[in-house]
Amino acid sequence: MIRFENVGLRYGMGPEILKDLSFSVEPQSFQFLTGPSGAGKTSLIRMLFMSLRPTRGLIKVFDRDISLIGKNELPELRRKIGVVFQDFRLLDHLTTYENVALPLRVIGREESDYRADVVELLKWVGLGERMHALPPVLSGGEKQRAAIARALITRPDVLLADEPTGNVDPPLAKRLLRLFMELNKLGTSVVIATHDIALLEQVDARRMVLADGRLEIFD
Ligand SMILES: Nc1ncnc2c1ncn2[C@@H]1O[C@H](COP(=O)(O)OP(=O)(O)OP(=O)(O)O)[C@@H](O)[C@H]1O
Repeated sequence: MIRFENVGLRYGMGPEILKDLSFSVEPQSFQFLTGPSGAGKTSLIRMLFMSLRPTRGLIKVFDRDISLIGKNELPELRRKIGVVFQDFRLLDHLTTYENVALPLRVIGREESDYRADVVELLKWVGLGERMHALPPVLSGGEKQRAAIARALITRPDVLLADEPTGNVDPPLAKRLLRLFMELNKLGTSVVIATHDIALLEQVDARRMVLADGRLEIFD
């Protein structure tokens, strides 16, 4: 589904922060990406989402070599990937409901068709009462849950989440993890970058550990 071969990354003239990464994200798989702060988790998530190009090596996403993909083709490919960024990236002029519904609107679905699904997901993540609020008045944890709901609503082929439980308390983190696992059961490959040990201990999933620029995988 996604394949990295000998991928290296450096920013500008700096040192290589990721070295010789070779791994695959298989269909329907579930994995945690972990490692100390600054190890390169966010950079790796950005490469998986094709928003950052490697400085060397090969990345294939849905069997396409990303170095050969034109900018005009990227949105279409990215539609199959749900992503939760650390800074949420919600649109401030749209309500929580509208933010979550946006990916469905973009693909031309009718509101009458998806409204109930969006409301149900918002309730599941505990935002039932906040669906008409604009992002600037949401708390950090609420924004995070809105970003998660937006990433899940299309049931993407791959879900990438960067510290998705960083702003919520342990019971809510557990609930969100359940949501990721449900999505995984429905067929989505899930990659969760986290250094939340409690979260890691709750699932016996594959672990991808970054340290000193290298990736070690524990299946
Ligand atoms: N745009 C950038 N320009 C230059 N250096 C960068 C840039 N983004 C990240 N870095 C550097 O690359 C390294 C990896 O950063 P990254 O954010 O990927 O790590 P991380 O594992 O996600 O960290 P954290 O857990 O603290 O979020 C760090 O040394 C960081 O300073």
